Amino acid sequence: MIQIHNLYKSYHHSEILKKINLSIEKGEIYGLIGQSGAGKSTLLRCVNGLEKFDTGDLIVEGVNLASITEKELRNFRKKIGMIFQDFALLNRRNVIENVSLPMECWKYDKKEIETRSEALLDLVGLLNKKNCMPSELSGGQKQRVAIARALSLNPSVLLCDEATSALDPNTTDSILRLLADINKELGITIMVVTHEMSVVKNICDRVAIIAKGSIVAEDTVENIFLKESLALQDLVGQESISVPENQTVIKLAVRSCDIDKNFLWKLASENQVKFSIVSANIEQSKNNRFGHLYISVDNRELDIARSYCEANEIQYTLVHSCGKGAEVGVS
Ligand SMILES: Nc1ncnc2c1ncn2[C@@H]1O[C@H](COP(=O)(O)OP(=O)(O)OP(=O)(O)O)[C@@H](O)[C@H]1O
Repeated sequence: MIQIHNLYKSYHHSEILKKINLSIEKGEIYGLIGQSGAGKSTLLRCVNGLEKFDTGDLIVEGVNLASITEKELRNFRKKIGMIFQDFALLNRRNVIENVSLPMECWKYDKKEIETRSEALLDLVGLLNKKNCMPSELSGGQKQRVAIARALSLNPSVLLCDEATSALDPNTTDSILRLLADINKELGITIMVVTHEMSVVKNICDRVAIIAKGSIVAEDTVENIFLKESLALQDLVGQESISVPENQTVIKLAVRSCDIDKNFLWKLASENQVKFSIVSANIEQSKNNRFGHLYISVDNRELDIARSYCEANEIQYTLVHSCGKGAEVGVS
């Protein structure tokens, strides 16, 4: 559905995107994360045809943007909706007029514009605000209007550029639920650029990390956060854990299947390993529960605990104590 092969893009002889290769399935919600300036927005703008690129292929719904005429590009852009952090509503137009705007530009029939705008406002839960001005809306409501407008031309792809970054956590959740519903009900492919890891965990199926214009990691959400590649560590940093004296903390990467298998209970009951839970961080992603569990074990029982993890294919890392109590770092 979106296929990118060896895409390069530069501004003023400075390479911004380097050898980008990505393949996004139809109906997928795909996250793109990376540090500020990594090239996320530039890549998104290439996907919707707003930016030209130097070399490579970018194929969206069978259309290769590398070899498209201006007229074809205009038609192509009907297939792509886009929402932004600052909502980009026209302040002099009321809510329904904002939603209608793309259809007016494409000279839709007046009655159809009205019916469709109302249906879209109903979809985003704002039909009762159709005559309000943007200044009378909250941030979350403005983003809902922007989403309705982005859907007005019936796109197959919705691009979200930091769409929830200006919103509080509860409003963010409600917008993410709306995007997930739209994805499910309308089958629209969604590409999400964000710096919020919670957004990725909440709605994405897969995610890519971009650093200095290159894709440095790509996987399912669960694998990206459990495998903790260097690329992810560069982005989110490393946590610090204090280790009790004569103990080792084992950091366990747990997936739904492990949680369901009562693996901790078996560690204690079948292997007689005594442990304390130091910290736990289990999250509900779009498709699964996963996270990290830190347990501390006596150094004398460490080998048994390790063998148990290896026999059960539970991924782990060790945090060693270097003497008296507190210590940091994961090996
Ligand atoms: N129109 C432009 N002309 C020249 N350089 C640009 C232009 N647009 C972006 N850049 C540069 O391209 C690089 C990538 O910018 P981009 O906005 O894609 O990054 P980003 O990952 O989206 O960052 P952020 O998270 O801060 O929005 C930056 O170094 C930026 O300065």
